[in-house]
Amino acid sequence: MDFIQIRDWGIGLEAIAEEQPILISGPCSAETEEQLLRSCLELAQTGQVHILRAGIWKPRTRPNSFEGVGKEGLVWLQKAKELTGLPICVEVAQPEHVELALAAGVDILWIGARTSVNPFAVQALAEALAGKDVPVMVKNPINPDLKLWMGAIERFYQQGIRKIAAIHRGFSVYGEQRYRNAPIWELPIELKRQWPNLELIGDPSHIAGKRELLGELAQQALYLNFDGLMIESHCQPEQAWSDAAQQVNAADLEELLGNLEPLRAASSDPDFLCHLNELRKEIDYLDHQLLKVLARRMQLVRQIGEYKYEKQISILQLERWAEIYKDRCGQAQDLQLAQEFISLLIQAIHQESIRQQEAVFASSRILDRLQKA
Ligand SMILES: O=C(O)C(=O)C[C@]1(C(=O)O)C=C[C@@H](O)C=C1
Repeated sequence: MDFIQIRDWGIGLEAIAEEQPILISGPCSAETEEQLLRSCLELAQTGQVHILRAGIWKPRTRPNSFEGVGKEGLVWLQKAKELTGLPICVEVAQPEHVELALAAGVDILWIGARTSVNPFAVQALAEALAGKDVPVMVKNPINPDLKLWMGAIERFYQQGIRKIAAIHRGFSVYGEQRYRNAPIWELPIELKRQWPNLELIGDPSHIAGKRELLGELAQQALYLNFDGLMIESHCQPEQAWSDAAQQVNAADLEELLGNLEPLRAASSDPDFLCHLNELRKEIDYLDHQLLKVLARRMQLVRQIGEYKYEKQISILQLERWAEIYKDRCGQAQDLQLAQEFISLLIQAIHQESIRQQEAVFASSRILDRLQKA
């Protein structure tokens, strides 16, 4: 996939330094002209915001909540763009929104999580954008389905759009948890593995749900080499008409940004590279050992499987499994390995052992039948 990078979108972002994360900020919702302009001007004054955002059409969980001011807000956003000189972006959920936003000079459109979850809705939006040179940012769908996220991006790509970025806003959870949406970082990491030149924006506001947690999530996104951040901000966050708990004012945003360690993706320092290389060689060696040990373990598991089949003994041996689990978790503690990690690892190994023995049972059964026939 041949995505065009954000700095090359032709909207005045080319001068942003390579190592600097692209910062998108603005209120969750445009509420009034005064609120929007004040919020945007305060953000522009920080000199750190590259793109302004505001929700105009808000998909809300339940009816009778504030669902956005609609197209009237586009006029206010246009004013914010004129006054600050910054590009503007809005969420679109229907082809009609696309038409109105483009007519109002919106620079970037984003597709929300409740839209990217629905292939029909995404297809309709992609078709509305066919042949248009408009940048699109696609948020992950609300459920942790990487293929669905990639599918949404592909629908725009297939209509000829190349100025695409992905936004990671986390995934819905059931019940009260630390974060409003679970980050499940392995999904954006896997997205980058598959499409390395797709730029990724972190949305700590929607993951956190509370402003106190924004800093740690923004930092984590930078540790994972995200290309930018989208952070909701409001001139008076406590009085926001939507998502009041997760918005910050411009001064808090500046403080938050000041505490972040922006990191480079790589270094060309020969000493660093040489030392890193030595350590990586040792890791390669150990990983290969690890796989050889696992392969040998599975051989033994299959042998036990044959023996169990012969004696018609069940595959799952609960007592033995409980003993293994306890022993390995205890050893992990002695070795100062994280409990949670070893618990998951040993469960994955045991699950694979069961699958291997099921395969042994299935093939042994076929052999038996053939011999009897
Ligand atoms: O000990 C056995 O009976 C095995 O088949 C091996 C093994 C394992 O993976 O260690 C696999 C399945 C059983 O539930 C218990 C243990």
